[in-house]
Amino acid sequence: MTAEIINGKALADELRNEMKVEVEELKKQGIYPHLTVVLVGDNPASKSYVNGKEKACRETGISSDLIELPTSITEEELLALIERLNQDSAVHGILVQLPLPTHIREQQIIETIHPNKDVDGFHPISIGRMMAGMNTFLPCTPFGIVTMLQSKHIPMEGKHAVIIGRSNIVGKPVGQLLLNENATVTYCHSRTKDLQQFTKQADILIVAVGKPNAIHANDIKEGATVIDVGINRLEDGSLTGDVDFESAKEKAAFITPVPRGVGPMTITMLLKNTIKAAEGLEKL
Ligand SMILES: Nc1nc(=O)c2c([nH]1)NC[C@@H]1CN(c3ccc(C(=O)N[C@@H](CCC(=O)O)C(=O)O)cc3)C=[N+]21
Repeated sequence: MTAEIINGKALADELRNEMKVEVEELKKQGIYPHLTVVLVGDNPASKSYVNGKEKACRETGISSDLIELPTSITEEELLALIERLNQDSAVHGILVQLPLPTHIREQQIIETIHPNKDVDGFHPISIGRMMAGMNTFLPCTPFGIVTMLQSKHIPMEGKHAVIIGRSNIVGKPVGQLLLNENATVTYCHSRTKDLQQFTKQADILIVAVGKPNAIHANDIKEGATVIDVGINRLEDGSLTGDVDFESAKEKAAFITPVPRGVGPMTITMLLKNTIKAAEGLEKL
């Protein structure tokens, strides 16, 4: 079998065009969706992601501003900034780019962002609402993955979804969203024994390991859907995922590429959450 490639970039463009119309409608009602992005330090990868987010906002008619802070900023100063943004009614969404310098406690920062402005969906209140299947801001990468599956009408109900990776931003929440869609979910991670025994059972395999070529064709079931969440920068500057795409695409039914797979969908869901934040909590 040769897999159908799920083009995340094309789906992202389509969804952004729809959102553009929604944003225009909101503006007619006097609501101007606004995202504030906070970037601490000068990590080149973070800078490039943040640029991507700002560009996507512009294209959709969402206004955004970037607050760049030196690595030397204290946790106290960053918390004070977030509290100011929480109070600012012109700011609908707040995104603090991760990772933060090690002297700042990430969890403190995440918990200080008001849940009504938590467009990343990382606040414990957002996570709790997600677990309870309530209306909330969903974390962007998991939300983007489920949206990709739905766009191709790939069934989740009763299917075995195997997640490799258990981070708070991808692995854990994507498993939860798939569970909410009635999948049977297995979490695998660095301490899992005989990983292949699990991956070969997967109808839907989500790979969020952070290592190139972690998964090959011989790890997957014929006809599976393979979602590659990896973003690995190679020495030549090119991007690659966690899956050996060339071999896996001969065995899977659906597969996502890197680049132009999950990444553009992550940003698109951030836009969606920002619009939701601007529309206001009464709908939450
Ligand atoms: N608070 C916070 N929220 C995040 O959502 C967040 C974060 N911190 N820290 C870092 C990760 C990473 N992330 C990506 C988003 C889009 C692409 C993306 O669009 N990638 C393009 C390629 C872009 C390129 O060429 O560099 C693609 O895969 O086609 C990648 C990575 C969001 N993150």
